[in-house]
Amino acid sequence: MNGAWSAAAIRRAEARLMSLLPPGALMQRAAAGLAAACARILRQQHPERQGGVYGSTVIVLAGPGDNGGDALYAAARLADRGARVFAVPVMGERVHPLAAAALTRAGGRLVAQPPDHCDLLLDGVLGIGGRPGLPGRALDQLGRIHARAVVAVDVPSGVDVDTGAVPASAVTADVTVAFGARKPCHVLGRAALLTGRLELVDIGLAPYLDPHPAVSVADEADIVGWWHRPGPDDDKYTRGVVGVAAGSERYPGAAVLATAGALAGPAGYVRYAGAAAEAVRRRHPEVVCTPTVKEAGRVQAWLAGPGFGTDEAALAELRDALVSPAPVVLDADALTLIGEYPSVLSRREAPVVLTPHDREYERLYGSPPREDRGAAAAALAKRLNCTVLLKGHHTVVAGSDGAVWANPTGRPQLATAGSGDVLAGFMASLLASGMDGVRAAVAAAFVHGRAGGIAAAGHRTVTASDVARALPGAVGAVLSRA
Ligand SMILES: NC(=O)C1=CN([C@@H]2O[C@H](COP(=O)(O)OP(=O)(O)OC[C@H]3O[C@@H](n4cnc5c(N)ncnc54)[C@H](OP(=O)(O)O)[C@@H]3O)[C@@H](O)[C@H]2O)[C@@H](O)CC1
Ligand SMILES: [K+]
Repeated sequence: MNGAWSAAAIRRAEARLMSLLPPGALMQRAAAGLAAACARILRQQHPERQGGVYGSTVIVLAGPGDNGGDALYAAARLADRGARVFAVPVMGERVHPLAAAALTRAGGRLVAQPPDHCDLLLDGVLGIGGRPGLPGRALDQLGRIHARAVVAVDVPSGVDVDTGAVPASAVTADVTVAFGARKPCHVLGRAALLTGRLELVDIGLAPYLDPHPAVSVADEADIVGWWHRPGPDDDKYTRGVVGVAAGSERYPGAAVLATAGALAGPAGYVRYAGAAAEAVRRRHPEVVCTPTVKEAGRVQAWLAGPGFGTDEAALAELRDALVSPAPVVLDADALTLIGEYPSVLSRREAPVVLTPHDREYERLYGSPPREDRGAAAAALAKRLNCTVLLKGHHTVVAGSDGAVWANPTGRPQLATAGSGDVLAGFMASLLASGMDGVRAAVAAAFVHGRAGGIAAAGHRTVTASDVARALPGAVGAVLSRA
């Protein structure tokens, strides 16, 4: 399913579905999917052996609720296939009684102190009924067990399921096997990092979910649907003209990278306005350069800000870009200027997209983003009546109407100098082609993330120039996927 649903929405869907099924059927679907995922992971650990489940050591941390139940039933299936299973109740003696009995019947053992090494640790401590933080006994076991792989059941225990905040102790998973649908913690904030690789198990919940998720997540088909493909009657002007006001004599690199981003997008024509024209022309002869925004002529979208400074001249350029009736992406130095002179945005009616990282967010909002990053982005978007792309290892986009999107393609390698310039230029090109602010931000983050993945193939160190070079390939890959 595209999107992530809150715990309450999952429970509503579960109640509708459960009323149609025999008791326990849903938990068996979940356990079967979980056991199959665990078997795959164990097999990957021993590609030389046939199987991988037989003879492996599995430890279950079992909490008091149905999440523990899923873990114990799945572990029983692994025990049936010859795994040595040890289950540790982490909340006194409270464990799912039927699931614990099934495990014992299959030869698994309930113990207080399991071995200190295992092939697979199953985190069945807390699921969507959990409050943030781990019970002490779970924390102690996590501190002493060396596991070759940690698999979280439904969610990494300890996280705030609905916001992705991690205010206290939580599990760090290699893989999270989630049931029915994503939850916000899988895609937002620090919890998304603790999720590791996400595997979704279909338990038949989708038809019963509310049509609107709490957090939307784009996929290739969305991007393809939003993308303006040139038709036979299009020319370079109808495809959109994008203006880039970036860079300076001191920082020509920002101009080169931002124009590279703009050239990779769907717009037909890129104009550059600023003091780094020589460097831009040398790298991108197809870009038409002028010294100032005023002299650039008409564009369908502007990018203003990367590397253009925060002095009087930069402020004047920013004002000129904002006078234009075209949509505008404001990045980097433009965000600092907006923080200092918020009034320059006040009479603005055409769409504006802001692309802050955390420090820039603080300059704009007055306090750093809350750990609930979806809500943080939405609050700034509402206050400034803009679209906000809040950068992070999991980038979030919020519209001024409160809609929140999480980007599924991010990666830590993209946190490299200049990578944001490429992203901002690409986004401006999407806006110039006619995409609305939220879609342009969502699509830009998605494709930029893919470009980062291509550039980082083989665990290479990635520079912003690598990302820019990979961008056209990432566009092609995304557009040909759906
Ligand atoms: N929905 C679906 O479609 C399906 C759901 N399924 C599964 O059910 C899971 C949800 O199960 P659940 O409702 O029993 O909640 P779960 O999280 O296991 O435990 C809650 C218990 O923990 C306790 N507790 C809470 N926080 C705590 C803390 N910080 N520290 C210590 N204790 C804490 C709390 O006790 P309390 O303190 O409130 O008395 C309560 O007893 C779901 O994630 C999925 O795995 C599948 O089987 C089938 C399809
Ligand atoms: K869990």
